[in-house]
Amino acid sequence: MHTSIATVSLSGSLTEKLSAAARAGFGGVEIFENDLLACPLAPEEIRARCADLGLTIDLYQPMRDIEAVPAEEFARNLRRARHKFDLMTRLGADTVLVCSSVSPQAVDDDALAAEQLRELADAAQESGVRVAYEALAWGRHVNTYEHAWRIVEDAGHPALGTCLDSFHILSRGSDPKGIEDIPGEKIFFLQLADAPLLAMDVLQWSRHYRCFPGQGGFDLQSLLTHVLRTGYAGPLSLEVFNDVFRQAEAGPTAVDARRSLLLLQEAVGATRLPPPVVPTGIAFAELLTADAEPVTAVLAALGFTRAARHRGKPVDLWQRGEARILVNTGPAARRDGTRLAAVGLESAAPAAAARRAEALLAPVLPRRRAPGDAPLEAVAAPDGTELFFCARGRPGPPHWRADFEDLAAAPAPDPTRIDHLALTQPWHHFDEAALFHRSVLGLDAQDSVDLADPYGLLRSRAVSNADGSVRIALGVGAAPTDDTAPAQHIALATDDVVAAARAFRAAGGRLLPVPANYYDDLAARYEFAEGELETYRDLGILYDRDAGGAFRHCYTQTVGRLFFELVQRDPGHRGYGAANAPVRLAAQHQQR
Ligand SMILES: O=C(O)c1ccc(O)c(O)c1
Ligand SMILES: [Mg+2]
Repeated sequence: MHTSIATVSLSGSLTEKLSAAARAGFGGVEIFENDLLACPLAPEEIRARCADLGLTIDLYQPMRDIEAVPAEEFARNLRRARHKFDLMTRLGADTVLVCSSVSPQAVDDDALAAEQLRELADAAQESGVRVAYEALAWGRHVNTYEHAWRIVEDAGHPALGTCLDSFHILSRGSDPKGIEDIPGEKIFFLQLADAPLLAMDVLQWSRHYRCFPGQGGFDLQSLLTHVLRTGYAGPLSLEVFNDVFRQAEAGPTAVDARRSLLLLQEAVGATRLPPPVVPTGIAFAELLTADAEPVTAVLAALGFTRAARHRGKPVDLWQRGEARILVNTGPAARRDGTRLAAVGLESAAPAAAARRAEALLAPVLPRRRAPGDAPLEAVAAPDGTELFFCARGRPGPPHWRADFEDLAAAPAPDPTRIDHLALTQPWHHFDEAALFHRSVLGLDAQDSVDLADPYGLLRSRAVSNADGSVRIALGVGAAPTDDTAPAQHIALATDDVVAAARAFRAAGGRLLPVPANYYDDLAARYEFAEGELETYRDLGILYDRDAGGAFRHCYTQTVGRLFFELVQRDPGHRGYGAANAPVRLAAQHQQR
């Protein structure tokens, strides 16, 4: 299926947009007039550039306020249009988009609209181009796809068809089933965009908040299914007006865009991808640090022991129970402070997991392994975190463990394991990260939550597998700055957070202190056993509860960009302590 993207969806100059679209694997583009006007290249040169990049120009857009206007106004519009048809001939673009009029001059007269569009189509046909008429959701008289189609049908001109845009259809709550009443060959173009479900003016919503399919709340799968049932065989094109994408780098945005389209194609059965292999556990978390001492001191206080050392690399395995943390002081560590750089995901079929990731455009990483090392399939997540797919090692140790030489006797049985990892996303890749983890890894995403930070707002969205053995909290500062960006953390699950916190403190660890006001509020909200709250207050343990039970948690000091959390989760609890996050974030700011 031919896929396309509107240049308005990407940042940069026209040539940068074209390169990004081609590199991401799109077959064509919709050229936005403003991008062309600002481009130093002649239309013939743009055409040649597209041809070199393997891109077709599938649409030129938009023409506005053409139809249902007084005769002398229409004569001027037609003159303007003929200019554009000539331009399109030079560009090699054969379809032009005409938006339904928003002009105060436009009259509510379908017969006039049809007649003038017919005349426009005549002129287009003379230049060898066709006209696709699109209902804007805020069009003055024509603002539904059914209405635009009625006018096109009445006009009855072979060079006039309709353009369907999922945003305009779904934002107004129109039923997309009626699309099946339109003959496929009269749908000249299909634009796809998702959007978060917001209660706001539809024009502002459209111009600022559109997003790629799968990243919002619209049912694009059903809409596309209706469109394909008509026999539509034209491009699937993304037209996404979005304030974040306007600022983000075009290359990654184009990849995100194409991944979303591949997933939509998969969902409607238009393409087959290797199926997801849902990870069954966290094999390890890997820290990169130039100076291991501060972080290993915290690990030691948390009861981890240095259990093994990699045979060929400066990587130590620290372990407690089923929680395994690799501390890597290799050359890659020099650039930043201590950070969580890689995650080992236990997989029933590592090669198949990597094949799906690759099919969904995740960069496949070189294995960086010495001869004899266990093969590890690895890909990069959008935030650069390396994801290793590790064969399950039950019974017996996991395969990757064979690359490590034991330094200590096997650790004593202990219920400690990794409850969740919290990864910081670059501010402009948050929606991409959620879609990536859902689609590439087959994890389920919870709703995103906004958390108040004293100096900003933090957005967080958790993804997890069905039994909760893999949980990742994706977080981002809402503003394009690093100042309020959350640090990363590793949350360790324990049976008894009070005992774990006490042991940590007795071993010299520092816990994050929590204000007394928080505990006064807790006392008002919940009933506790005698002395329980005092214990929590003493240790800085936070408390939350949902229908599935309680969640008790506390935090260590921060090392570099990293801190640890101790978590006691009742089996049915699905949360991550979101209600406590503002208090925790404020306390962390206080500590700095
Ligand atoms: O917001 C607009 O003006 C606009 C322009 C062209 C489109 O295809 C569209 O969906 C919206
Ligand atoms: Mg559109």
